[in-house]
Amino acid sequence: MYSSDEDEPDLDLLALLRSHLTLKSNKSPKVDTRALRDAEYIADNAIDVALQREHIIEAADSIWFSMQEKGYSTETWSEHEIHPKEKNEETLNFIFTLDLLNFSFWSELNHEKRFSIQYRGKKWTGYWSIVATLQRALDEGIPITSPYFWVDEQICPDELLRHVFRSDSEEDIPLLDDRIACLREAGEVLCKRYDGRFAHMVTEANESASALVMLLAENFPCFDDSHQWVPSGGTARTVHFYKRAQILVADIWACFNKTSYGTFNDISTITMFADYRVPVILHYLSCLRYSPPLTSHIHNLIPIPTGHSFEIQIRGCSIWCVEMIKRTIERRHPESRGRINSILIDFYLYDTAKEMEKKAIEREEEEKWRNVEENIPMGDLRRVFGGALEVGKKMRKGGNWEDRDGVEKGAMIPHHRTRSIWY
Ligand SMILES: Nc1nc2c(c(CN[C@H]3C=C[C@H](O)[C@@H]3O)cn2[C@@H]2O[C@H](COP(=O)(O)O)[C@@H](O)[C@H]2O)c(=O)[nH]1
Repeated sequence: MYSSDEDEPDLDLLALLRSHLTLKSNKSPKVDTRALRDAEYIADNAIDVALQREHIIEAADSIWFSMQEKGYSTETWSEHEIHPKEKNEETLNFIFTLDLLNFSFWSELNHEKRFSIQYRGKKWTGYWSIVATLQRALDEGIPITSPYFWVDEQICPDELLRHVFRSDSEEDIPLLDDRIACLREAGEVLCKRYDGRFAHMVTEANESASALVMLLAENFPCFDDSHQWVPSGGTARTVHFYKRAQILVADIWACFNKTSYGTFNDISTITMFADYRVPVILHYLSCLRYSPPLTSHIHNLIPIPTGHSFEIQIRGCSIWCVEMIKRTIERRHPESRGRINSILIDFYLYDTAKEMEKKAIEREEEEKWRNVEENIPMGDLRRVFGGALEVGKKMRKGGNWEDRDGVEKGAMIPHHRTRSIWY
């Protein structure tokens, strides 16, 4: 702080230090969603799910190379056929509504019979059925993305909502009453506290992805994806996954391509979205291994009640696994830094799972996919995951946990069956 003259302070240096310190103290405190910390805790204490370091390394390389090859980026989001193409406040409302309802599409029925929507000449199932439902309603002039509409039971009675969610197949949408309750609850909050405009909440978050996740969890009970978990031999602790809140922020970030409502200065704090689809891929890649009791539970398609320790371990370990994949990519491929995060890895894995499912259905192997998600054509998987697959194969032959799983070579474990509004 002193220049060459011992008594004379270096005023330039002092000014620089002061401005640096002032800037620092003016920064708004960082918000921590706790999702990542809780995931690490779960991974450290889980007894039914384990991460496999060597396979994570293989998967990291494959995923990174494959993403590069495909030019996978935030722009991929809008390229999906029925995702919105415009970028305005109405689009933001669309995404809010979408992620309010983005849960539990799985069915025990086959592709023909399960809940589906016919839209623009195609049949949409799973996540895409909810996108199609909203698009279809808007085309019909129903303001399904408006909070003022959701709260007005005169103009928006349950009957009308049942019409909005009507099925084009044998099965109705799962958890319809819960979906209606989510719309009504969110409408109340937005109309009372935010002038009916979700955009105001986004502004309040001040370009912080974590702050927006916490605003969602604190304002809307139906976004507060927190659970009690008692690790084996330990004491109860509340763990947070915030799957729908985080995927909502991620969808905004990707749809608006990091600009406008999609500008966030801490997007890397968002974790993987702990659902029932991505863990299947992580398990297939041998990045995750399941204990014999959990494997047999899943193979026998036995439902897992929401909040059960099996479910918490699958979700927490999936989040930590994707975090490990991300860190491995950053370490092994320094050029990826600032270009990769858990959102992009998650989206990539989800999209890949859907691509594989589509091919399996096209090959009329859907029955197999649905029941045990087995026999996905090896060519497809090899192209997508390259090296990781070879290692997975060796593992399965090698005879440790995979053998105890009873998972046959090239087979996929089914998704776990938990019915809830959380994912
Ligand atoms: N982890 C993760 N889970 C995701 C998604 C998405 C859709 N995201 C779109 C947006 C950008 C991406 O590029 C995707 O195009 C839905 N889900 C969850 O999956 C389940 C439904 O599965 P299925 O029945 O097979 O469609 C259900 O829990 C649903 O909430 C994702 O991205 N990541």
